[in-house]
Amino acid sequence: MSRDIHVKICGLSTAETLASAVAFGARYVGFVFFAKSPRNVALPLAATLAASVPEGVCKVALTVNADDVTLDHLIDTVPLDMLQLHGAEDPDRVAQIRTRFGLPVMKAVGVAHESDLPALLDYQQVADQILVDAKPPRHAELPGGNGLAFDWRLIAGRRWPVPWMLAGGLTPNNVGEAIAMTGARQVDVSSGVESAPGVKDSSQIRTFLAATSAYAI
Ligand SMILES: O=C(O)c1ccccc1N[C@@H]1O[C@H](COP(=O)(O)O)[C@@H](O)[C@H]1O
Repeated sequence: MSRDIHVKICGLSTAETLASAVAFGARYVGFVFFAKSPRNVALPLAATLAASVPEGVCKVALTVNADDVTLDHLIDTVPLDMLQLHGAEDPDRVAQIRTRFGLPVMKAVGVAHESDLPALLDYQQVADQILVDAKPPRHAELPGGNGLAFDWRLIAGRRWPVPWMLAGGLTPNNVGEAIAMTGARQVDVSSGVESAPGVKDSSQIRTFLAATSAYAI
C-alpha cells in the first residue's frame, strides 16, 4: 500500500472549491476564522461548508489568539476535527485549549532562521501536530497566508516526534522541490492555489494535489 503525501488546502470559503479540494484528494480542509484575513469565513457559512465534508477528511479551524468564549462559540457552531492555532499561543495556552475543547490541536510555528527552530521543540509535548510555516514579515497584517516561503534547507533531514506539516509559500510549481528537500509527508497551502487573495481556484487545487502525488512512497 502506498503512503500518499497528506495535503491540507486552507482558506476555503466556497462550496465549489471545497468540493474540488475533497474530490482531488485533500486530507485536510481549512477554514479561516480571523477577521483581518481575506479568507475569513462567517460561522454560519462555515457550518454549512463543514457539514458537506465527507468522513475521513479532517476539518480544520484556523484561529489566531482566540479566547475561550470565541472558541466555545466556534466549536458549538461548526462541526470540526482539529484546531490550528496560528497566533502567539504559548505552550501553556496550547495545552489549555487542547484539554478544554477536546479537539486535536496543530500549532503553527514561524521559521525564518536557524534560531527559530528550538521553538518547534517547545510545542511537542502539548500539540498533536506542528505546522512549520514561514515567519511573517515584521509588519505583516497576517501571521500567515502571506505566500512566503522560508529556506527549506533549515529543516532538511530534521524530524520531530509529533506529526508535522510544511507550510509557507507552497505552490503547484514548488511543492515537489519542497517535499524532496525537507522530507515533509504533509503540506499545507493557501495563497498558492488562489487567483486573487482569498479566491481559491479549483484548477490550481487540482494541479497542487497532482504535483504531490509523485511523492507517494
Ligand atoms: O490564510 C490566511 O489568511 C491566514 C491568516 C492568518 C493566519 C494564517 C493564515 N494562513 C495560513 O498560513 C500558512 C501559509 O499560507 P500560504 O500558503 O503561504 O498562503 C497556511 O497554514 C495557511 O493556513
